[in-house]
Amino acid sequence: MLALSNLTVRRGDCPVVDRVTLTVGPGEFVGLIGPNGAGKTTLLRAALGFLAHEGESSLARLTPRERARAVAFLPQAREIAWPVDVETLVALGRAPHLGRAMGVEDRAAVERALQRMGLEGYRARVATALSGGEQARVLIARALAQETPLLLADEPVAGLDPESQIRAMQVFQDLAAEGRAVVASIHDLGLAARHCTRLVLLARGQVVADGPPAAVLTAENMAAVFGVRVFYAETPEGPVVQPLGVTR
Ligand SMILES: Nc1ncnc2c1ncn2[C@@H]1O[C@H](COP(=O)(O)OP(=O)(O)OP(=O)(O)O)[C@@H](O)[C@H]1O
Repeated sequence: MLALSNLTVRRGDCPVVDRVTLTVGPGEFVGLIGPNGAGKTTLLRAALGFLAHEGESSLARLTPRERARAVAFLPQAREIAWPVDVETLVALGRAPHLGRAMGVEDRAAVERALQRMGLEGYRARVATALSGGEQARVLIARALAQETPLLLADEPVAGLDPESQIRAMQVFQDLAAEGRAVVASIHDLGLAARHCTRLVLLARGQVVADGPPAAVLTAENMAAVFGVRVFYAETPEGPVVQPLGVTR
């Protein structure tokens, strides 16, 4: 669903994404983790073909319409420009599939997205009059309504309350379980460990670890890349990860 080969993005002389090679297949929920400035946003945008790059991305080769049917993108900035109602905003996710007007299947996709995000009661609300976290959930719903095989999301759960964070992570897990794929940048290591099938750890634009959460969230990686000491325990409810202190 996504194949990156030696993807490199330079800012001036400096590579901020540096020879990233990565393949993501059906059933994977990949958490892209790494410190501020590691290159997560740049990697996602270059993978989509939005930024000049060296190397290859399978998505960058597609025409805009093909790409909009292959991948939904949830950017970090959550800007809602127009005071439209929630249902109308979520329906914009159907744009890549539309003929002349919304059909039965488009309306069903909008309903599924509203339901997945628990937004049925919000459909008539003016999107710009919602709280920041509510707007974030609406924008996730718009991306879900696109019903693409792949979802790329840049910090989708930042700013959400704990229940909404867990619910959103469960939605992404469900998409993966249904045979789609999700790649999401995420700063909350606990959520990433518990919900992602795989973590990719980025440092200075390079992939320094890639694998199951337990194999990536090692004490050595956490100290070397994030500069933190981390408590890690396997519990009956999954891994628990808590940064405890700084190491440098
Ligand atoms: N338009 C730009 N011009 C120059 N440098 C940029 C530009 N955009 C990003 N950078 C630099 O590229 C590096 C990677 O930035 P990026 O936004 O991809 O990091 P990130 O991992 O998403 O960080 P964060 O966790 O803070 O969102 C940073 O050093 C940043 O300063």
